[in-house]
Amino acid sequence: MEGKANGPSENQAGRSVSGPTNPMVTPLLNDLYQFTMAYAYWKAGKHDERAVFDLYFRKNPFGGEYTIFAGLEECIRFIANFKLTEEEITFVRDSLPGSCEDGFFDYLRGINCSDVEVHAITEGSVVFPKVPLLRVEGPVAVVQLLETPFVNLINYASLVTTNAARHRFVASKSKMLLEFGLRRAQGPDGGIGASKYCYIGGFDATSNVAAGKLFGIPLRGTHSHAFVSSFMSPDEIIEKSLKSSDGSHTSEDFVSLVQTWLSKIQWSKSLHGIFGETNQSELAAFISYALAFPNNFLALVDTYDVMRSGVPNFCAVALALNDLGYKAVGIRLDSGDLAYLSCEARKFFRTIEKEFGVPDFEKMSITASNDLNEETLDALNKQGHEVDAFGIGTYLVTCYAQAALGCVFKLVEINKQPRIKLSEDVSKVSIPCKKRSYRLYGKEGYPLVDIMTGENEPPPKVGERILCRHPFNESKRAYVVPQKVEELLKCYWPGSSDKRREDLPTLKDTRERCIKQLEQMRPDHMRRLNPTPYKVSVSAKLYDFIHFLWLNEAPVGELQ
Ligand SMILES: Nc1ncnc2c1ncn2[C@@H]1O[C@H](COP(=O)(O)OP(=O)(O)OP(=O)(O)O)[C@@H](O)[C@H]1O
Ligand SMILES: O=P(O)(O)OC[C@H]1O[C@H](OP(=O)(O)OP(=O)(O)O)[C@H](O)[C@@H]1O
Ligand SMILES: O=C(O)c1cccnc1
Ligand SMILES: [Mg+2]
Repeated sequence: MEGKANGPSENQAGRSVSGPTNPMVTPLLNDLYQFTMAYAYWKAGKHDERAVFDLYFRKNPFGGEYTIFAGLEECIRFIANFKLTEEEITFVRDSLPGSCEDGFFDYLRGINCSDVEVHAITEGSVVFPKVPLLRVEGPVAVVQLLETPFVNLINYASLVTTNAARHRFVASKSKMLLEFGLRRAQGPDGGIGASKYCYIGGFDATSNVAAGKLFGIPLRGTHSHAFVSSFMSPDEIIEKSLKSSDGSHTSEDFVSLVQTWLSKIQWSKSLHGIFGETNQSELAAFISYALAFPNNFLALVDTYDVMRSGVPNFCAVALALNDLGYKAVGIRLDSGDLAYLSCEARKFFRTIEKEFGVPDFEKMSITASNDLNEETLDALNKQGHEVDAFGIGTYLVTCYAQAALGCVFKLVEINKQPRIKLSEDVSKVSIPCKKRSYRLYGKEGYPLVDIMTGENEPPPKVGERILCRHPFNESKRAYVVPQKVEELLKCYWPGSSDKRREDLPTLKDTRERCIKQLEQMRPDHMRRLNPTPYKVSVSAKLYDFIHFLWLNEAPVGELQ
C-alpha cells in the first residue's frame, strides 16, 4: 500500500505540506454520490469545466450571533496530498455500476489538486452566516470530490471551537480552562479534534496526551477517585522519606509529619470542631501522591466528604510539604455545590494561612469539574465562587447544546456562468457568482458589517460611503463609511495560478488570532441572552444580479 496519508507532499510553491492528521482522511472519506457525479461529469465530457463552489453555514450555533472558523489547515493538508491509490481506484470501480467505462478510472488515476484554487478566511477568525469560509475553484469533477471531506473537516472543528470560545467567554479571561473530554468524545477523532480546537477556542490545556504530542498543546491533569479509594490506610505506605526541595535535609517519616499537622489543624483555635476524624484511606492516597509529586501536589477532595475530610487532609499534606520547602498546587472538586464548596475551601485555606503563618496558603488553586457547561459556569458566576480552574469534558467536546453546524458547499459559478440554488425558504437561497468578501470597520474600531461583492467589482475604500444591502430583503440596507477594510478571502492554495500562497499559521498563532478577534467584537454581538445579529450584506450590484438571476431561474407559476 502506498503510505501517502501522512507523508509530506510538495505544493506548487515547493514547500511541503504534511498529510491530514487523521490517516482516515483520504479521497474515499466521501459520499458515494461524489464519485457517481464525477463519472457522469466525465461521461458528459464536462469534468474539466471550471467550477466555483462556496463553503458556508446558514446559522450561528448555540443561539449565538458568532462562529469561529476552524478546520482550514486540515483541508489544505488534504488537498496538498490528494491522490487516489490503485487500491482506492479498484474499490471505487467495484462500488460503481459495472457499466462504467475504463477510461474514467484512468482519469481518476491522474487527478490531484494542482489545478484547484482555494481561497479561505484565516483559521481562528470570527465568521458569520452566508459569508463563504472557503471559495474552491477548479475542474468540476475534482472539486465535487472535495465537498464531503471539506465539509466534514470544517463542520465539527468550527462548532467545537465556537463552543470552547463560548465557555471561555462565560468563564472570563482570568480562569484556567482545561479540556477533559477525551473519554466522553465521539470516538478517537472526536477526542483529538476536540483537544485541538478547544485550544484554538481559548482553552489553556488538555488532559489528552496524544493531542499534546501531535499539536504541542500544554498537558494538565489531577488524579481520579479510583486513586483515592485504592488506598486503605497510611500503614500501607512503605517508603515514607522525603527529601526537602533544596536537598539540604530529609524527613524520614513524612507520614508522621502529615499526621502531626493534621492534629495541629484539628486542635487549632479557629478550626477546632469543624471536623473530627478524617478518612484515613484518603489521607494515605494524598500522602502517596505528594511523595510521588512533591512539586505538583494537587488532590481530588470530594471522594468522602469535602469539608470534613478532603480539605483538612489536603491541608495537612500541604503543610508538611511546606516544611520541606515545597508548595502544594491545590485541590479539585468534582461533585456537590461547587460555588459553596469552593468558598468554604477558600475560607479554610485563609484560616490556615492566618493560624500557621504560611504565606499565600490562601491562594491555593481550586479546580472544579463535573458536568460543567455554559449554564453552570454562568450560574456559578452569579452565585459567587472561588474556583480558579475549570475542567470541562462531556458538554464541551460533544457539543451537547448543538450537534452540528450545518455547513454547505454550493456551486456558485461554472464556465464563468453564475449559478443559483433556489429554495422556498429564502434563507436557503444560495448567493451566486464568484465573489469577494470584506469586513468593514466603524469609527470605534469594531467590525460593522461583512459585505460580498462580485469578483471584479472595485473593493470598498476607507472613507468612501458604500451601500450595504441585505442579500434577500429589499428594505434592509445601510450606508457605511468604513474606517478600515479587510479582505476576508486569502489564497491558501493557488492551484495553477501564480498567486502567493498564504502560510498556514501555527496552532498558537491561530489561537491568538481567535482570542484577539473575539476581543474586538462589539459586546452586544457577544452576550449570551438576545445578542444583536451582526450584519451580512451584498453590494448593490450583486443584490441586483442575485434578483435578476432568481427571476430568470424561477419558473412562473400558473393559477387555475
Ligand atoms: N452552585 C452550583 N450552581 C449550579 N450548578 C451547580 C453548582 N454546583 C454544581 N453544579 C452542577 O450541578 C450538577 C450536579 O450534578 P449531580 O446532580 O450529578 O450531583 P453530584 O454533585 O455530581 O452528586 P454525586 O456526589 O452524587 O456525584 C453538575 O452539573 C454540576 O456542574
Ligand atoms: O464531567 P465532565 O465535564 O465530563 O468532565 C470530565 C469528568 O471526567 C471525570 O469523571 P469520571 O467520573 O469519568 O472519573 P473520576 O471522577 O473518577 O475521575 C472527571 O472527574 C470529570 O468529572
Ligand atoms: O486530570 C483530571 O483531573 C481529569 C482528566 C480527565 C477527566 N477527568 C479528570
Ligand atoms: Mg465525574
